[in-house]
Amino acid sequence: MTAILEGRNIVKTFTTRRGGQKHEVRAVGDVTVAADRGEIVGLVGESGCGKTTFSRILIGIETASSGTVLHDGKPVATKADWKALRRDVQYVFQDPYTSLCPTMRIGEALAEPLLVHGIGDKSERAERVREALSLVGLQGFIADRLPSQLSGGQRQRVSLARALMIRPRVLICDEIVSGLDVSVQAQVLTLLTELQASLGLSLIFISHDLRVIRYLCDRVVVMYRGEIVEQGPVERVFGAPESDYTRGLLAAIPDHSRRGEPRLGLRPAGHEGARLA
Ligand SMILES: Nc1ncnc2c1ncn2[C@@H]1O[C@H](COP(=O)(O)OP(=O)(O)OP(=O)(O)O)[C@@H](O)[C@H]1O
Repeated sequence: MTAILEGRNIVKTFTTRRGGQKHEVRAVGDVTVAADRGEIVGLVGESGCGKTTFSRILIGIETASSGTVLHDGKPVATKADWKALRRDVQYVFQDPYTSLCPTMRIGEALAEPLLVHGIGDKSERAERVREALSLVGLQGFIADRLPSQLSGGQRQRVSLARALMIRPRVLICDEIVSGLDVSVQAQVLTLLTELQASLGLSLIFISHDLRVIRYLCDRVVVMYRGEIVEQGPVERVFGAPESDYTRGLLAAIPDHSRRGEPRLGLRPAGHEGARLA
């Protein structure tokens, strides 16, 4: 099967300046991840391991130092290719406060992607806004509200609705539940699984929380310091992890861990030796 979206051999190096000195940060080093139609792929790893940078490269928010993004198996090279990709792949950000304009009513925020892509007239757009709100379990009157008048869970539902406005085939979700209370997290995750199944979406789901990955994903990619240390079906990776780093991450889940065991700050096999830090 041809993957809908793939980042192949992606490398990203940032150059920063500190005290007049140039520093190179290799945020992503030769990472390949692909999502098939209807597949939910989890990207997991500690903060700073390169998950966000990799996923931003997939949608062209960030440019790779080397490597290729493929859309339906074809390299994304021209402006027109990127435009087609952005019509098909939408990004949902961690913090709906920053992704929703504070002065724009929800209805306008939802209609905006349709305007940008030149879809529908005014009444069609209003209809699509009503449909999208209902799809994410929100009532129509929410369209007249400002983001500040909604709860965190409602705002994240609006962000999902906004991402779905142009009917993409792929959603990239970057830590979308990490800012929410546990009970609200569960509601948003349930909604996401329902939407994924009913719309046949592919998801690339970024999280540092293995419990969320286990609940949601078909396949998981474990990253450490910009590289993939392990990947495979969720049951296999959780049931019989191959790398010490993954074993360490699993041990750090409260249910798995023994009292007094070190939590994160682990080193994977094949890097500086497999050991608990
Ligand atoms: N614009 C930038 N300039 C310089 N360094 C950057 C930039 N963006 C990211 N980095 C660095 O690249 C590395 C990977 O960061 P990235 O945000 O992709 O990781 P992450 O796994 O998504 O972490 P988090 O979960 O905290 O967002 C980090 O060392 C980070 O400091």
